[in-house]
Amino acid sequence: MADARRFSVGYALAAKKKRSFIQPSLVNLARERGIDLVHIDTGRPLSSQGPFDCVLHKLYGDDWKAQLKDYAAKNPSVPIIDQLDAIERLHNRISMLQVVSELEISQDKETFGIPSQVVVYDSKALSDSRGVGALRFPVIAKPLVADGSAKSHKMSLVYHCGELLKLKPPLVLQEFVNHGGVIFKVYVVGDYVKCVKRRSLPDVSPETLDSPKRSFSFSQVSNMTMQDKSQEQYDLSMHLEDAEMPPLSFVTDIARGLRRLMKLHLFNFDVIRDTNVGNHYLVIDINYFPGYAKMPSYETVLTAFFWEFVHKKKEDGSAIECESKETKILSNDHFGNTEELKNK
Ligand SMILES: O=P(O)(O)O[C@@H]1[C@@H](OP(=O)(O)O)[C@H](OP(=O)(O)O)[C@H](O)[C@H](OP(=O)(O)O)[C@H]1OP(=O)(O)O
Ligand SMILES: Nc1ncnc2c1ncn2[C@@H]1O[C@H](COP(=O)(O)OP(=O)(O)O)[C@@H](O)[C@H]1O
Ligand SMILES: [Mg+2]
Ligand SMILES: [Mg+2]
Repeated sequence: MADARRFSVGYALAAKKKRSFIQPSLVNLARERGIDLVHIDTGRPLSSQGPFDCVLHKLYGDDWKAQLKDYAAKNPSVPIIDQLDAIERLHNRISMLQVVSELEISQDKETFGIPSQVVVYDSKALSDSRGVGALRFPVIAKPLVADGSAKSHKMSLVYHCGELLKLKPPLVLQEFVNHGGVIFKVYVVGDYVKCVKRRSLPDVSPETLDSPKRSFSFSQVSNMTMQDKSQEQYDLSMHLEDAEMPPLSFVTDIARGLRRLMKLHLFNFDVIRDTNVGNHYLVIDINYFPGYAKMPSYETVLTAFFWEFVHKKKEDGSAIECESKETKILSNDHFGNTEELKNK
């Protein structure tokens, strides 16, 4: 029988995020299932808004943090998706990947890890070969801070150590791993896990390393929109369509492990497959509350997640911990089909 009680999910998102995520298709589906998605006005005190059954947020900055802390103290029974300190681990590209090394998952046919990397805090260290000596070139230089700014996505692929002097710390130098130009993005929404393919940087050959071109900069390559024709050509030359997906059970184990250790419900991670090894995968990036609208059936998945969240709260009357007591209500397969399952 339909549940007559309505639930309110307050969301605090940047204007760009609101435009991409709060689509009419999501709002309408959630509404049909008794969930109202309500905009939080960050210009007014959060505590004066609501009432909410849960709060969803992705905002950077101290003002928002203070507002949320005040709200949480005054409304301990309202769950916040997700906790600030858990999200903050992902704002630093070193602490972000440390958690991958802490995963305890039996590695059988497929293995995983992170690329070799060093953190560089000042320019002096860039001229000191002891600091970067252990790394093999090419390397990718990534800003240490991942705070959602355009700057935090600006990377350089560096072929020769002399080029490092041009870079501005603090940054992470990470070994570039040839991976056939295809990246796997694994989206996590609570218990739900979905892996999709995206284009990435092409492999670097030994000849390229000897070329006069010594480095180049790029930004958000997997989201890059090229002219339609060149995009198609690029995808064809990279065999994006043919690229074999990693086993779903393998990425799901990593996703579940990360979720438990990070205490986060909403994130994705980028994985590449080392072409030299074949069955070795590297996690290179973890993002809080990524672009879910690009995920197949995102409306169904997110609505089911909100539904479960607010109903769990209703049952025991308290804020929810990360671990779900119920079985998952959604399952997915390799081809993007979402299937609703009954709670066992
Ligand atoms: O904008 P979108 O849809 O491309 O989503 C971005 C994500 O793309 P993805 O879903 O992984 O393809 C993107 O992922 P990548 O870092 O590009 O792997 C980030 O999560 C980005 O957030 P922020 O700039 O780091 O705060 C996300 O940006 P916001 O939507 O949160 O601004
Ligand atoms: N170690 C690596 N080896 C090969 N390619 C990489 C590596 N790290 C990043 N990349 C490429 O650079 C892109 C951006 O790096 P990423 O760490 O995901 O930063 P962002 O947070 O901006 O997405 C990736 O999507 C991938 O194409
Ligand atoms: Mg990424
Ligand atoms: Mg990222």
